[in-house]
Amino acid sequence: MLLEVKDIHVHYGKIEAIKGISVEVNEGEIVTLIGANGAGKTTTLKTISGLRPLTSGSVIFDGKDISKMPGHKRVEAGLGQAPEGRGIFPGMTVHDNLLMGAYARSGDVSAELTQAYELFPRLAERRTQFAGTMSGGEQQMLAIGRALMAKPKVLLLDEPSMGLAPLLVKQIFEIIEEINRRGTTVLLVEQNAQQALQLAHRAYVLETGSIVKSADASALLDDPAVRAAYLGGDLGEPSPNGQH
Ligand SMILES: Nc1ncnc2c1ncn2[C@@H]1O[C@H](COP(=O)(O)OP(=O)(O)OP(=O)(O)O)[C@@H](O)[C@H]1O
Repeated sequence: MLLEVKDIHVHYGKIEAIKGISVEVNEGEIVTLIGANGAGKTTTLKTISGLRPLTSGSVIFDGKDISKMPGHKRVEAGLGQAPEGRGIFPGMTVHDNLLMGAYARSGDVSAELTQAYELFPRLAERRTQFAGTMSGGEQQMLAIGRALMAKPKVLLLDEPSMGLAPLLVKQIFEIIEEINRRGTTVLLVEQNAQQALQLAHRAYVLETGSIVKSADASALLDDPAVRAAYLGGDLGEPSPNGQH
């Protein structure tokens, strides 16, 4: 197993936001955490990436307990992060933003740059543009491209579909699938449960800081309770055979 979150509890002051969550991510998988606003998806991801301390439990990555490791060390260890709200550097060009993503690496990064521009041709067209002047979708692409510059073993994605038009969401999800096909394991936090479940291999459903369900993503797509709560009730067709 590449990433294992074991019974983590996380507090904001006295409020327990995460009440004993365990998540497993195997090499090569796309795993998604879905759930309503405030369920604790972002907090779980931030705890994995080192942006929130845990009260108890542990995070094991690549065989090592990283629960107390600072965030930047986790990036160096291979946990790539594209945070919610993008987190790009608005006053820097697209190209420089991508280079910043490789800050922890020494040596030649031209192969990663080529890959980022190949995955996101839009970024290649805009390489000299200031990142802050780009559209939301382009900034999301840049955040993912920048995370890939560090050659992560696992890519942590926090709501990549947030605020994007449906066509752009589709594009971003296709690129995430391609990134996974090229060998990167993905842990995806999403409110867009339908799209996330179609993309992922396995999924966990969060409610008020706990996991209430975990299963193959295709099984959850067909689960009446999940459909009623997260997929807008009856969406007509059940999932096609094999989501990939
Ligand atoms: N900085 C904070 N201070 C206090 N409470 C917080 C803070 N951030 C999150 N919380 C609380 O922790 C709980 C989990 O929030 P979290 O953002 O992880 O949920 P989420 O599932 O990612 O929701 P969203 O989709 O809205 O981001 C919520 O009850 C939220 O109000």
